[in-house]
Amino acid sequence: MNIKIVCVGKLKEKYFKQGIAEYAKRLSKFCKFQIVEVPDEKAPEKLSDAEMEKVKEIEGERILSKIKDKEYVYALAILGKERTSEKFAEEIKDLTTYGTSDITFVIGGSLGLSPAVLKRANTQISFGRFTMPHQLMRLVLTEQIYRAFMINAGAPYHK
Ligand SMILES: C[S@@+](CC[C@H](N)C(=O)[O-])C[C@H]1O[C@@H](n2cnc3c(N)ncnc32)[C@H](O)[C@@H]1O
Repeated sequence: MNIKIVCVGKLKEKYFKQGIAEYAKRLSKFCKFQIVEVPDEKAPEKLSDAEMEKVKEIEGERILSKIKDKEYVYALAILGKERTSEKFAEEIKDLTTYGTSDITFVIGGSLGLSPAVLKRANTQISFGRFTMPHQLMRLVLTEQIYRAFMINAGAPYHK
């Protein structure tokens, strides 16, 4: 099973890096886990709507260049579909049972994901209606993927 997170921009803060490294280490016993960063596009404070769409489009093209046809894609989107951890774990189990061995998660940059990326996604997943910084989202997502594997393994982690 290959799990990949494609995200925009470099992870800067040490505390995020440490948290993600810990869950990545734990995940390694369940899957091949990798994080692929694509460069962010400069987005000054004052951009017109059209300029913001352009930034998302360019970042979106970079994201899409990292995704192969066979990959099942979850786009992280505030307005996507919310799940419980148990439901998410069940989805991962079902995907693997029915032959999907490449699951990819996509996290947008500071302006979000382009329409093209949302269109490519097989599903959109929301972690609630709050807007989270993309770096924090990476950490939260990594923990939830680990949680899903632990739930599916029947291990005493999830309460
Ligand atoms: C700072 S947010 C972008 C905010 C932008 N206004 C939007 O609506 O997407 C950066 C990225 O983090 C992810 N994200 C942030 N909060 C989220 C949430 N509550 N649920 C799912 N994804 C979230 C999304 O992939 C988003 O593109």
